[in-house]
Amino acid sequence: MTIATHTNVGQLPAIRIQAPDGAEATVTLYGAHVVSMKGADGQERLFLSAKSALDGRKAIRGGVPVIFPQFAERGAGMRHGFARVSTWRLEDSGLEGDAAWAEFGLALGDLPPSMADAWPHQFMLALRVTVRANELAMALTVRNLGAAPFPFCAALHTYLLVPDVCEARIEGISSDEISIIDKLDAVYPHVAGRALLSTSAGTRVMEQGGFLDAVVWNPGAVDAAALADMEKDEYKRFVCIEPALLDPHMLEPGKVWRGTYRLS
Ligand SMILES: O=P(O)(O)OC[C@H]1O[C@@H](O)[C@H](O)[C@@H](O)[C@@H]1O
Repeated sequence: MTIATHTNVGQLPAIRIQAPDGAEATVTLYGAHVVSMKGADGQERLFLSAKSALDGRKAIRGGVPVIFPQFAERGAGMRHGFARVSTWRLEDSGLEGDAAWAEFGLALGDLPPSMADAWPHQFMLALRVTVRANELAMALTVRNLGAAPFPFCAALHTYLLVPDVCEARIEGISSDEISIIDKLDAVYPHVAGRALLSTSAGTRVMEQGGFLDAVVWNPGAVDAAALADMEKDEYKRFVCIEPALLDPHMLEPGKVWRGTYRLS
């Protein structure tokens, strides 16, 4: 069986990863961005805006943007970092038991000069995306191949598809259950690592390791109206629950940091 096949999403080259049980994920090389994940039950797990740019000129609105090396505007670099707007390489793919995986890579030498000059650290990123049954797993590793330490932040900015954001309930991130009345943009430091999202469509379980923090975001009606790449009512159909490493992590030469995430 072919595990990884080449396809296109809009104008973007992409890889479709298929497990023998029918679970599949589609990942654009632009951003190593998971834009779709369907479980073996055929149900889509991720939101993707109908108005998202899919031509490599702007970050994709939906799916799982990889945030690195800066979160949002917490730094002098690009908003949410360059990883989500860079073109990654497909490194390898395969089967591990009943799970299909593909690994994507990005290093300093892959960046255009303007980006590389702005963040000239000898880094190497690997993102491994694995699907099986009703499960999506992602592992992000950051390597320092240079001679000097560098600081970074990272997140997997997951847009979870929901029938109606008003009815979503999130447990395990804060001591109180989180619900979204209107807009929510909140940071939760030092989370326990396992959270639940309940809606009328069922309960999703999210587990994270290495990512110490979590961010929950939904723009609400007013902020969504200001987003050029989102339809008027689309904000009702997702909630972002993002495993994140928000305090800059100093990575010493030769060292590796690893963050993991599992959605089931
Ligand atoms: O529009 P962007 O750059 O994709 O960011 C979306 C949102 O991402 C969230 O992670 C931030 O907490 C929000 O503040 C931000 O608005």
